[in-house]
Amino acid sequence: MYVDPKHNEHAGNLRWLMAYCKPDLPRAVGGLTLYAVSAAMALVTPLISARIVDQVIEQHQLQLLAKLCILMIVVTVVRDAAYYGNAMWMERFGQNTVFRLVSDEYEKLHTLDFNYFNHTRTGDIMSRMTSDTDAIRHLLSWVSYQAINCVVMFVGALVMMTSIDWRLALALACVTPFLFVLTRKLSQHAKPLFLAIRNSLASMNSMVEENIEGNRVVKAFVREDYETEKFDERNDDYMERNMDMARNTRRYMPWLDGLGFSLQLITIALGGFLVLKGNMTLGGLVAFNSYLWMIDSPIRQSGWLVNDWQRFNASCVKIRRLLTATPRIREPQPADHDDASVASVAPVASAERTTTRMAAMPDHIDGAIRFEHVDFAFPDDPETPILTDIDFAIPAGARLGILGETGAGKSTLVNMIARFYDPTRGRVLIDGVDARDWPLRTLRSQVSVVAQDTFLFSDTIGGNISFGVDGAHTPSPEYIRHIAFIAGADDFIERMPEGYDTVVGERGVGLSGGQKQRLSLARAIADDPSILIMDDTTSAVDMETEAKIRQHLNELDGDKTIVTIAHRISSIKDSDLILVLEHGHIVERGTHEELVAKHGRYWAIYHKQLGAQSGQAQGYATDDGTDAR
Ligand SMILES: Nc1ncnc2c1ncn2[C@@H]1O[C@H](COP(=O)(O)OP(=O)(O)OP(=O)(O)O)[C@@H](O)[C@H]1O
Repeated sequence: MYVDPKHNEHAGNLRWLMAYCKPDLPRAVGGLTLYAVSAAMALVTPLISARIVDQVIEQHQLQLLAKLCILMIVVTVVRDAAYYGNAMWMERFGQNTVFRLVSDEYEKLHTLDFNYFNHTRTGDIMSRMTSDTDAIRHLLSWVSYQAINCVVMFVGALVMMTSIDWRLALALACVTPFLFVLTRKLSQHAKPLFLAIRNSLASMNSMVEENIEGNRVVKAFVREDYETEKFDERNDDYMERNMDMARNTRRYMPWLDGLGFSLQLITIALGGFLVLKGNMTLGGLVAFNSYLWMIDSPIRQSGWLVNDWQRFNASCVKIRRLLTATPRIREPQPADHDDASVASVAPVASAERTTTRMAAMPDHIDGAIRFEHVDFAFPDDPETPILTDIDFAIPAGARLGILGETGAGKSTLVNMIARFYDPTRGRVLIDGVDARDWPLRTLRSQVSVVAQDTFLFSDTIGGNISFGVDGAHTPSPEYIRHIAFIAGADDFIERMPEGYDTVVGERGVGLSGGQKQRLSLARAIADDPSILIMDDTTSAVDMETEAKIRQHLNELDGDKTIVTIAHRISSIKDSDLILVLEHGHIVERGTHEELVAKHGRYWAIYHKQLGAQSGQAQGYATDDGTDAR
């Protein structure tokens, strides 16, 4: 991270952002210096015009004309050069700052856990990464320049005007209090409106994102019209929020424009009067009029700048919320839990214990798993237990099978092994050590989960398989082929026109469900994990291929612990321990033979499957315990 998210946590948005701007502050100072040059040149120009009118036109000093014109050209060239130099530097300043910010946002996203993603819409996250950061870039690169320009030009022009004629300047200055009142009111009303626009955009983005991802479902159910109608509602809401903003702007902008006009009126009326009375030169009035234009533009712009400022604030709120979100699953922390039960550690202060233990943690996990009276409930619904009193142990290298009805809690249970969730009560021990004490990187690099919903990246098949392999060791094509063979994927990959170099689309578009599952399995075993978790991984694979995969996995070096969740008994019947889950409770446990002999729930499922599939014809295991295929 470029900036610690806790840094300036309670400071205002601008101060918080300064930490991101810091490395480029010299550039910003350079930009401001160039701006000062450009502003000074702009303020000098009307004085030259005044001399041309008074000395060349009024007093007929023609010899001065060429000199004054050359001076005017030089001043204009310097002003423009400084202006564009400033614009480039400020743009670079804004871009670099936003680069650091987006980079931190992205890094932060990777530290957030399942819980965060369960509750945050993708469109919302996308808005934070794109339009919100752009609002910040816009403020740094453009609004900051314009705001400074407005203030400098306003004050500078007033000072110059005072030096030309203080009475006329005083008359104009009387208008400024109204200006402050108006911009303040505009700002107050704009703030909530920008937040509403921001939320509406996020909601619309989420809907688009969902529809792109779920376009097959929409088409399959012929719900295009319904979805379009739903989208139109959100689009309408977005339009309305923007119209609210426009209405707010419209309420104040005419007044701000009117103020600008009143300045012109005062200048022409009072200035003309002073010239006629001989209290002011005509050149003075011309210069005064030029300064008036300098004042007019900041007044009219102030309303838009206030809008940009509030848009910036709304975006900062969202980005800061993301950057300070606290994941529940964190690296081992001293105060996270009571770890008195880790017997091997001397009874020293908790923080020291954790540090000592982390340093002493081995890099390798053997794969022994123990659940000690584990309960689990999702944080958003703590009253509904998902798992209750889960208690079992398997040694490293063993095979664990989990069977149970839909929604029984099987996926939740295995998600605790890789610490995607932590138990609400009890402990999950890996090699005898609480999973919360393992460094997350060590744990997750050696526990591979093949999740139920397969996700493949837009990459080649080879690239997808080697995704999880430690970056330092690029796997050889032979290794990737071998892994694909174990996962039963080699034959269909070889048949593809470009084999392992075939690019698969987002989410593996272009592959069948079973093919995607096999690629996900290959990706999981390519990293040679100590614990392999297969969550219904072969549900879409035909039984013959599934049997081959099981045989290949059994032939792997025997020290891998394999956890298999399945609905088919044939997928888990060779396990050393089978757990039958019902409503979050283990209701039966044992080997296939023990469970069949029990004549309980497992036996009932087994017989139902045998009956439904007519035994051998469909490849289910037979009563003698052998696979029918
Ligand atoms: N993010 C979540 N928030 C709240 N409840 C959840 C969440 N995810 C799952 N659940 C609930 O937890 C229970 C267990 O879900 P889980 O996915 O572990 O079941 P499962 O046994 O793996 O089911 P299946 O065989 O259908 O995959 C279900 O009742 C489900 O509704």
